[in-house]
Amino acid sequence: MVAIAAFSSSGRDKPAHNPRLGLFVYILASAAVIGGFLFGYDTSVVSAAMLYMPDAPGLKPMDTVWQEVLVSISPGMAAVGSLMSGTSSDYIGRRKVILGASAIFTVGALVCAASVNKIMLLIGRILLGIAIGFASMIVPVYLGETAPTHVRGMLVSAFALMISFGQVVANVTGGAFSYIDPYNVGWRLMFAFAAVPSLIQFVCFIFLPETPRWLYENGYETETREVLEKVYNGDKEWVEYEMAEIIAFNEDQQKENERSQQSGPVIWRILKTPHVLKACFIGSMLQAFQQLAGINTILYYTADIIRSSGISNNHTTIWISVALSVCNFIGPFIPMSLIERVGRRIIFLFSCGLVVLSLIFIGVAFLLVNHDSAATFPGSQYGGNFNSSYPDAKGCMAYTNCDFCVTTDACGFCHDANTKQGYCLPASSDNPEVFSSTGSCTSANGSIPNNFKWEKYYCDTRFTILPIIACGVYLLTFSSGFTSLPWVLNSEFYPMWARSTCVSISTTSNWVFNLIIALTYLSLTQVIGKYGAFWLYAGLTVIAFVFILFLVPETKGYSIEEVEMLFMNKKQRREAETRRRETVTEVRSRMNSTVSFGGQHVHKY
Ligand SMILES: O[C@H]1[C@H](O)[C@@H](O)[C@H](O)[C@@H](O)[C@H]1O
Repeated sequence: MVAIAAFSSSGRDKPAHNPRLGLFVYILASAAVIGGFLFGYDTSVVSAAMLYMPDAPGLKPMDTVWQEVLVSISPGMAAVGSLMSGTSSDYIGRRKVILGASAIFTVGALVCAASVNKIMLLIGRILLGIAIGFASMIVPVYLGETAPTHVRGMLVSAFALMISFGQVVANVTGGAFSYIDPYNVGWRLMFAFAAVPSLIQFVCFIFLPETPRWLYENGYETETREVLEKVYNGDKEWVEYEMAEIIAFNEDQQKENERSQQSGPVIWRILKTPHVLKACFIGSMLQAFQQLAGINTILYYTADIIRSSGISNNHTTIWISVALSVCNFIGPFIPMSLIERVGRRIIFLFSCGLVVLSLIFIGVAFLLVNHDSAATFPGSQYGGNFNSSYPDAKGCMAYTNCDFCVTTDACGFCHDANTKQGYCLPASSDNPEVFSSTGSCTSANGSIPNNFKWEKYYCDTRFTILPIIACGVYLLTFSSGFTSLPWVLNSEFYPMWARSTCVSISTTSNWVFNLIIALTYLSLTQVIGKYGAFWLYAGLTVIAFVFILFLVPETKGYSIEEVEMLFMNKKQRREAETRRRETVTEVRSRMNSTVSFGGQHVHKY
């Protein structure tokens, strides 16, 4: 870990008092964090909608490939969207990208809601994906560049809090709309609902300003000052200080570019600037680790975990999901309220350590369920009514207990209601939740003969409820730091010229790992069991802990222009400081001789 004394770019002393926040900052932050809400809402609502869409008129038949495509196309397109948003936000500005994201989101939500067939739904999901990709990259940048230093971490944490809030609301609306003709109307309302906040964000951003840093960088000095006046609530001392910081930093960068004859695409410059490359690597790894801790496995498969504890009613499943997502929503209040007092590192390390413990707990819970679940009969006892030539019959028969059996989509457990011991059989293709396709749980005159019972998802054990409790604990610990910190740190790590490109790279890393984890979870559970999967995530999170401990600097209290220095080695820092001092002297003399800085910068915005 590195630590530097706060170094002001302009050489001015930071005002001794904190600026008083005015209504403007609250309006601006509230409108921006709607982007987080849309991100959370969209990633979660699809699970509730998916309970009904496969049987909805116009959409059925919907096989599992279609279902998987419709669910994962949004995170996939979000990865593309976040990658594209870096360059566009440099060219057209942060504000216009937010406007674009909310407009695309509104259209995407309405297209999904009005879908008359699968293709139309797919187009809607693609639009939603692109929009949340844009929003997830640009909102933290927008807040980071606009917020006063002393509340920057808190405001970007509010963005992460809103992701979790969006997920809770998605579950609640999913539950509520599932009572309104869910196959025809309910699932449409679930999508349409999101068009309202996105429209509100769009309207707000017609009136909200561009970030002061982008404005100055692009030659709008008067407008920069106007925005700072509003952000700092007319506090002259702070406005002058921030203005001087932005100017000095900007000039310093220009000088540095001239000196090193840097030109060409930003990505090329990043590759040739070791400390920025290092920051970008660390930022991207933090986003990857966030996903490798398995958060979205828990969120996407909540319904399966609940079902495997014996709850078969869709409504009850949705309401328990709501309770779990509330655990995910409570946690982010901790970083939001403490981040500016105790700093980023402590909160991050604390949450990361607790996540390791709760992942181990989830693994133990699944292991106990597995060990306590009833054994299957040996193959020789499968009996005359079992035909091993049925699809999946041999594969299912190979499982040794109920838990292994029901974890596999194609199989279910047919057991003697008294002894609990049973057969692992392939599920019927017409009615998988009710019958097996062959063996003792096939339908005979519409019901299962003898004393047998068919369970597609559930094993009766003494520990069946434990995984749900463990998931609740995990969500609380994860959301008390891991949810927010990768977003906060990435909004602070980079110098202006590299910020949007690096944030877009790290955000893409978040989405790509999100997709990898979601797509591999089921196969992973087949190979190493559910407990194995969570212990693997625990192992990866231990690596994350060590990574944070040794490589992530504390950014609390540094202005966004200063943070870059934390990634430099001693020599680079000395050079940068000398260069900045020279710039400071120039800027100071100009500040003493002129009222406005850099008169050539006055442009119409
Ligand atoms: O920070 C967020 C948050 O933790 C969400 O719950 C999760 O779905 C996202 O993938 C993550 O980036």
